[in-house]
Amino acid sequence: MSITDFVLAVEDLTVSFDGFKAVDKLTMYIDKNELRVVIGPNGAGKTTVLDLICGKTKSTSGSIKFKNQELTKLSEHEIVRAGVGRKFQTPSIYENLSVYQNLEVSYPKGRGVFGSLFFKQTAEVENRVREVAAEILLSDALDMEAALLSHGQKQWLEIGMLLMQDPELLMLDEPVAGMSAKERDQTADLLNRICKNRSVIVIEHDMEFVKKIAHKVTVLHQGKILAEDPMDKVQANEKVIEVYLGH
Ligand SMILES: Nc1ncnc2c1ncn2[C@@H]1O[C@H](COP(=O)(O)OP(=O)(O)OP(=O)(O)O)[C@@H](O)[C@H]1O
Repeated sequence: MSITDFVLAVEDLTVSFDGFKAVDKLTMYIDKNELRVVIGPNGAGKTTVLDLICGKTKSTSGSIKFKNQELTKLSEHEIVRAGVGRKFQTPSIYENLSVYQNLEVSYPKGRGVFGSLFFKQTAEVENRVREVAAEILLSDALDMEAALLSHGQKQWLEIGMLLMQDPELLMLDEPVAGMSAKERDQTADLLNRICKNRSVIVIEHDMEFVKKIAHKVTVLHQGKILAEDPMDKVQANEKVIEVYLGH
């Protein structure tokens, strides 16, 4: 494929598990600063697509280019370092550490131009922790033990831990599951803010939430794209209503 301006270019991506194609010749392009939502019925292949992009699952064929770099050949670790962050459904925060410490340990080691000047590094990390804490609405909870946060705040903290790495592509699997209505609204605002500086892919079932955040929606069905359009068009699509929205 030729060089493109897309942050992510997925082409003809297929993975088969014992002959069953969970993702079947999928082609999808994500723009810079785009917030894309992926929806579809259970088993459509949504989580598998994120697993393939972050290297957790290896593709059978096809290509995944992130800023024109082929990801299918890289390890999970190398993909993180290339600038792809992934949040799973269950938060993996350190419950017995403070919010501050959770963010601090997520700062990438060996980054920055401070060389061996330890105090400079400390200041750089502290600035970043405070910046991220403000983004995730936890500025007032920096000293709190993470275990004491609400369910929603724990989800935000995990998003914050990913933001510490400043990924250019952030992928979130059902970020508002189990959240209160107010937390959902706050999460929508949060995602609308953070996609100003990066691309975001969200898997979500909550259509009210999807409406608030999606630039475009990709509907997956049996490992293939059934529709890819802005939300209002997707909601009026007969095929989408039949396999998903009508249920
Ligand atoms: N490692 C694996 N081995 C075998 N089958 C798998 C594997 N991972 C996923 N599958 C199958 O691939 C299909 C797609 O699963 P996937 O979890 O991606 O769907 P999903 O769209 O995320 O569904 P849900 O909304 O329920 O999370 C399912 O039939 C699943 O059982």
